[in-house]
Amino acid sequence: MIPMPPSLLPASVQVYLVGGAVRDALLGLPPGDRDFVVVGASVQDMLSAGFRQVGREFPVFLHPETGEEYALARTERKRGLGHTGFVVHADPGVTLEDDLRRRDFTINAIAQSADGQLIDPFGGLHDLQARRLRHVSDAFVEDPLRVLRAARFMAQLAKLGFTVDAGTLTLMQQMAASGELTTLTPERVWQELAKALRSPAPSAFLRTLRAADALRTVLPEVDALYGIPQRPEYHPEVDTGRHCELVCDMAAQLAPGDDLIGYAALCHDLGKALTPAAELPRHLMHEQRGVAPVQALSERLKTPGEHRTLALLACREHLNVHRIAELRPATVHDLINRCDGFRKPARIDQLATVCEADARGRAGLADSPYPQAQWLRRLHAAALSVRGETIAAHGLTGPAFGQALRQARIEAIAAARAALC
Ligand SMILES: Nc1ccn([C@@H]2O[C@H](COP(=O)(O)OP(=O)(O)OP(=O)(O)O)[C@@H](O)[C@H]2O)c(=O)n1
Ligand SMILES: [Mg+2]
Repeated sequence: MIPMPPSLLPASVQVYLVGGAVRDALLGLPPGDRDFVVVGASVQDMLSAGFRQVGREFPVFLHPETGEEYALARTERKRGLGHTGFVVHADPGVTLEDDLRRRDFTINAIAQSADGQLIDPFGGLHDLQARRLRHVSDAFVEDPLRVLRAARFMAQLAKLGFTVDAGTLTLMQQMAASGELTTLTPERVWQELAKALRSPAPSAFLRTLRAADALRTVLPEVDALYGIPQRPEYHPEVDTGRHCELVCDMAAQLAPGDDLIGYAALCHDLGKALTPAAELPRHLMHEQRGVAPVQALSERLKTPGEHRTLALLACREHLNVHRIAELRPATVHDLINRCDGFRKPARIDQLATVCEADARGRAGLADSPYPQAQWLRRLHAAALSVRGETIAAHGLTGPAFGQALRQARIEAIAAARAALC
């Protein structure tokens, strides 16, 4: 049983833990946010007990001490298009079962009472055991965000053996075909994508959306990679979409929970979808061709600036990193500089990780060594160790100072490179 906080509410009111906290505890996963449902209380009861109302459309409150979310049991009816077009009904007569019925998946519709009993009217425990993501009722289709949530839960749970129930997938396909996914705001799409990228199997997010025929609406630039061949000598998986999946999963393995690395991994090869058919399966210039789709995707989703920047760098520079052993010290210096790696040292470490995910995100090559990552980090460290003060001490200023600093850094890279060979 998950311990419950003491109730501040009258004895006639019941408080239940619901949703992700119950699901994750039953799966043995680390606890996240806790969400509570309150049955038999009015808005006034909540305010009198010191809760603070936060929901504009929904009767949601924050606990005065813990800050955790408490929502009055409610029903919802679809009113208009999109994710927010609902009429909400909450009064002390709404039952726990009514509230659980409006929820997305059976594994999210299990409640725990204050004394530790599980209330499971829709077979969520059975579906947890069967490792099945299944909708609670046909009202599932009323919220298009649920297509993305299904895909995101698969990213989080696929490694535990979860699959999407066939009937649920059919509903997801209908929702995608209805065009309603286009009503989702960029913020919601990004939120679910970022959660998927922080999960153990981001590839399951892409595969689930593709199975629902939703990927071409949600991430058209990524969808376009499927069916594009690569040279089998370099890419035994051949299909570029498959490569993208493998790279995202490898990024999740190398940098668990890091959506910055994950997003750059997702974007690094978007240019391959734009290779002229006559040139396939070669992809000359895909680093340059990738810039436009990476920019378009990042702007549409309104990703954080840091995500866009790293994704663009990974897109442009990944081939340079792969062949770092062949680059002259001055070229390595300029690569680091293009990444702003002297002012933002973390960039280089991140780029090295994305490039390693790219190399090892190929069929059968997951365990192959990638010494280039260590090279890049070592050469960067050597260049960083050059002290500007020593150069300034020689009386140099302005462009002469810049020239001397660049030269000293190139020499440091050359020395470190010689030590690595
Ligand atoms: N579009 C949505 C959003 C939420 N819920 C319900 O509200 C609960 C809480 O939502 P949220 O915190 O977004 O998801 P969790 O399942 O708790 O997952 P997470 O671990 O990401 O918090 C869900 O479990 C689900 O019962 C839903 O049915 N439909
Ligand atoms: Mg939650």
